[in-house]
Order: sequence, then C-alpha cells, then structure tokens
Amino acid sequence: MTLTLEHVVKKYKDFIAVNDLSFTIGKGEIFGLIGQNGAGKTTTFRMILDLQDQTSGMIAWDGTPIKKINRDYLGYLPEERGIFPQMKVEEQLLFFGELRGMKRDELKKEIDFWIARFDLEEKRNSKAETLSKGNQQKVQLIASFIHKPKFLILDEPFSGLDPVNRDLLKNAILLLKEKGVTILFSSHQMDNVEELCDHLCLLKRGVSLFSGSLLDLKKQYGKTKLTLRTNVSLNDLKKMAGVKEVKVERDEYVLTLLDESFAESIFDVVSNGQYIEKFSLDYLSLDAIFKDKVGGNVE
Ligand SMILES: Nc1ncnc2c1ncn2[C@@H]1O[C@H](COP(=O)(O)OP(=O)(O)OP(=O)(O)O)[C@@H](O)[C@H]1O
Repeated sequence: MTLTLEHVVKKYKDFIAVNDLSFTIGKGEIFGLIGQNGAGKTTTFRMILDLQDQTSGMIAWDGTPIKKINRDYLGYLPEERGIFPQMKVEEQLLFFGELRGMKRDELKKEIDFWIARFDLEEKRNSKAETLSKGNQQKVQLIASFIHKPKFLILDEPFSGLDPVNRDLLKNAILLLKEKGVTILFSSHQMDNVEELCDHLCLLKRGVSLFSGSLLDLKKQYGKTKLTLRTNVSLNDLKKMAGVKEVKVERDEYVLTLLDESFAESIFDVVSNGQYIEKFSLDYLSLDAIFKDKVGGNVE
C-alpha cells in the first residue's frame, strides 16, 4: 500500500502541531519519521490511522481516503506501552489475532514463529505483568503485526530495548519488509534509522525539513567527513582551508569539511612529507546531519 500525505495541517486551538506536511511512502519501503520530542510524530501517526482528524490537507492509501480502508490492513504500536497484565503471553497474542479476524491455525503458526524470533519461548505461559518492561514491549510489538497487516506503524519501537533486543527488532523489521510489509516508524536513535530506512522525513516543530531518500539527504551534504590518521598536528589541521571542525577520536582525527572539494587540497598538504596511515572521505552520519538541520541535541 502506498501512503500519501499532502499539505497536512493539525492545529490544537491556535497551536500548529503539524504544519503543511507532505510525503509519500511507497509499497515495501521502510520509512523513518524523525524529530525531537514534540516535533509532531505521534500526531502524524494518529492522523494517518484516522485516530484523529487533520485540520486540513489530504491523507490517502493507494489514492483512497483512510475512512474507506479495511482497518485490518493496518498495524500500530502506539507510544503508550501496555498489554493486558493478567493475560498470558500466548493468550494475549491469540486474542489480538482473532480480534483482527485471523484463523486459529494460521495464527498459532505465526505466534510460534514470532515468539521464537523474539526469544520469548520461556515466557509463553507467563502472565504479562510478570515480564520485564522490554519483554512486555516485545509482546506488544508482536501483537501489532500478528494479523499480517500490509502497513505497519511503530511509534518509538526501539526505545527501552537493550542492544540484543534492538537487533532482534531490526531483523524482524527487515523480515517484515521482505514479506512485503510497508513500515513507518519513529525514532530518536539515528543509528537505527540509518541502518534500516530507505526514506525518511525530518520533522522540526511540525515542519518537514526534508523528506526523501536517505542517500539524497546525504548527498546534500556531500562527502564532508574526513577521517585521518597522520602525524600532522591538531592545530595545523584546524588551520587548513575548508576545515569546519576537527575532533579527536581515539588515534584518529575526524574532520568536518565545509565542502567535499576541499579534500584534495588537504590531501596535498598532509601528504607533503608527512606520514599518512589513513585518509578516508565519507558522507556525514545521519546523526550529524540531523543535528545540523535541527540544531541542538536529538533528545
Ligand atoms: N491533544 C493535544 N492538545 C494540545 N496539544 C497537543 C495535543 N497532542 C499533542 N499536542 C502537542 O503537539 C505537539 C506534537 O506532539 P506529538 O506527541 O505529536 O510529538 P512527538 O513528536 O510524538 O513527540 P515525542 O517524541 O515526545 O513523543 C507537542 O507540542 C504537543 O504538546
């Protein structure tokens, strides 16, 4: 399913939470919505899911307004975490699957598969309230897609998960993509977005600063990250033309250049009778781009 937002606005009285937002998510894409707290991510999700109305603008699924879409095509992990505390893990997943019209045989197979994938086998017959927060989140996550939706929206799915579980989630998202599910998720953690997303939208106070492919975003900045291992001094590097910033990371210098074109002259200078063990030019990380675009800290 393709999702299109055109000039979407959401106002709460005089406050504009989402301001003229437009983007398209193509079938089978993994799309990241990133922004600081209060940027308008959850509000956008809720409008896409018809849990609240937009003030103006258009939201359509394959050209059809959301109100006419079969809700079972959609899956949603809301920001609010919570499952039925007294229900056992497997019962819980059976409940959510059947609620969405799944046949019991197929549902059981899906549950077995995902319980194993998320390393929850030992917890299958435990009441949800006895699980750790992270494990509860994994159960809620499975519940959001156990009915095999075509389009899945995950609000901050990585928050609160340890590195091992983050990897399990990443792999699950990639597997769902392989199965043809289109996935939209929000995150404060740029490395997750960088590793998973083909496309993304950067939101700042309800306004889109960029939407499109990750590579196109990176190309806007060019290859301006220069990693160097050399005996040239920090001070000399800082004085070179085109150098915006120099950081020391372990035994390397990481330079941010004003423009990719300065790399050549820097190479000429540092290679002039000096020892160079490493000279590597890369795109900026999404984290660095985000901080530059949004200004300040991601959190
Ligand atoms: N019901 C409401 N009434 C008034 N203002 C609201 C309401 N819901 C959200 N807002 C405001 O709209 C803005 C966007 O909120 P939203 O929850 O969409 O942000 P978010 O990007 O999901 O943030 P976070 O990362 O903290 O979850 C915030 O300033 C918030 O205070």
